[in-house]
Amino acid sequence: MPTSLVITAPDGSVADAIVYPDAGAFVAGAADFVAREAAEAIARRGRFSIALSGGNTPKPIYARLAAAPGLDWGRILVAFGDERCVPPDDPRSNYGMARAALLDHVPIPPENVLRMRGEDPPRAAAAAYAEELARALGPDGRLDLALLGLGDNGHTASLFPGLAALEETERTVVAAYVEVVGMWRLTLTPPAINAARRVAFIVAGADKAEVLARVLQGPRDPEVLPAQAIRPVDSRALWLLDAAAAAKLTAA
Ligand SMILES: O=C1O[C@H](COP(=O)(O)O)[C@@H](O)[C@H](O)[C@H]1O
Repeated sequence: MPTSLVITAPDGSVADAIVYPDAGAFVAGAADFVAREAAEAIARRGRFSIALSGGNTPKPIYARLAAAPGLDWGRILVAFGDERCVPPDDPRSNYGMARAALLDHVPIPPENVLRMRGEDPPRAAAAAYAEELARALGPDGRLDLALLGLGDNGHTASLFPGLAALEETERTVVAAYVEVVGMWRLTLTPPAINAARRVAFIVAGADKAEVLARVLQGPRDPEVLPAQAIRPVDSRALWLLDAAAAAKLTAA
């Protein structure tokens, strides 16, 4: 059975967490969560917009989501939280991963998939994506769900420690050269993510336990731990965790 937690950081900010007992339950729980959010948004507003996270954690979740029954993919808009500046068929591409695990297996109209163009000059690609996203999201410009990961250095999306993107207040998408990974990245900015109706992190594995405890229960320093820059404007962030990742959280 999953366990629900309410986590209060030292600065008083509050987040919700659901801890699944093992990796299988985590994958099933996260996929069910996304499917439920989609069905609810479609019932309420006629469509569902999501920014997908990249990396390795989401792969099995996307594969499971691809098999979720009853989702109206014609009413789902898929965007991305970040992209590596590589062509879409490069093994490092977040779009490529999402396509292989999810998008190639569901009846989503191609025009409902907003890909960050990692193969284009980074700054131009970021500006073009900001326009495309704004057009697709319409007047309120809000995603229904921003799905995020957590790197073992505290990064989320491609908001890495020390990046100027962490201070961004206007733009929704930026390009940044990230020294630690030696490449350009495109990323949604904190204001774009925080405006989402729902923000959910998916974090699994013992190698994330220490950083997770620092992000959720340590002193606030988003320059060092960019995931702490994520403070949804009108909801509490939800953290979907497996027991291994949650192992260093301390009980309230
Ligand atoms: O580089 C990235 O890493 C983070 C974390 O990935 P994970 O596989 O450790 O969960 C991911 O959220 C981001 O989208 C990706 O580009």
